[in-house]
Amino acid sequence: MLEVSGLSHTYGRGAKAHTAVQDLTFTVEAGQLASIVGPSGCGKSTLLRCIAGLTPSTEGTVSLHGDRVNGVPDDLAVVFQDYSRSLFPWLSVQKNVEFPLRWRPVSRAERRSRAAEALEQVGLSGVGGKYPWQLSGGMQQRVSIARALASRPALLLMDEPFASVDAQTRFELEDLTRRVQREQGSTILVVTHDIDESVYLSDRVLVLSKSPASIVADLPVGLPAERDQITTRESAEFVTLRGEVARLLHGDSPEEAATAASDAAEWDLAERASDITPDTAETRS
Ligand SMILES: Nc1ncnc2c1ncn2[C@@H]1O[C@H](COP(=O)(O)OP(=O)(O)OP(=O)(O)O)[C@@H](O)[C@H]1O
Repeated sequence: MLEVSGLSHTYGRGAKAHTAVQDLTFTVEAGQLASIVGPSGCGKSTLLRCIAGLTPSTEGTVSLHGDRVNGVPDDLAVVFQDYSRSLFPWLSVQKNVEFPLRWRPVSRAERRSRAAEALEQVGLSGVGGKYPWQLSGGMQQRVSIARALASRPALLLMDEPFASVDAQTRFELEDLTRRVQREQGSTILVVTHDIDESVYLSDRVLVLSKSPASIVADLPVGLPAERDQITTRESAEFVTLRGEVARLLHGDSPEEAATAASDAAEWDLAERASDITPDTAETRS
């Protein structure tokens, strides 16, 4: 679905040149939910902007189902972190969701029904007549997601989509994203700086280095498709992967990170098991 090949982007020229991403190569298969995690300022947003065709690459190519990306592709949508700047306050929620469809060969009736369907998918049926500023932050971000879904994109890019909402809403939106991805078979690429989120959300985590961003590791997430904010985050697989990503971001080599994370997870499980002895069980009761 998506092929990024030898991608580099340098801002400015000469003495002021700053390379934000360097020689990135990876692919994302159709129907996959991949996340990109990396240290602050490493070049995550630059990478996403290059994939979206918003920023031209200095070197390398981006292709979406085989076609080279030179501008924003029609079948691509982006959800940004800052919902308050991406929704139009003077348009109703329904009109905001319909907005991008105005440039598509879609009738007015079809625009309306697609927007209503997308709002229903994100749990916002019935709020189409309200204005964004009449909704909570979490609801506004749901509207942004509905707007992206209404255009039925082949690839959905999300740039720190849940960074501006509270922890509880963040969990709800993570589960919403996973549900939508499974229901629609969407291909989604999420940029986040949150290690736990990258593991919980994804089928696969791409870990980036410090600036200029290069790929340090490409980790498959072997968690079951059905995930739960409490039990999944307590599972050995989750704890191991979270530790591995944290160590990679800290600068450990992939081999060191994998070994140390699996040792730590085993130790953690043994600790938890030893905590539940007949004595402690009796004390607790
Ligand atoms: N328009 C620009 N002009 C010049 N430099 C830029 C521009 N946009 C970003 N940069 C620089 O490129 C580097 C990567 O920025 P980018 O926003 O892609 O990183 P990021 O990983 O998304 O950061 P964060 O995690 O803090 O959101 C930073 O050093 C930043 O200052």
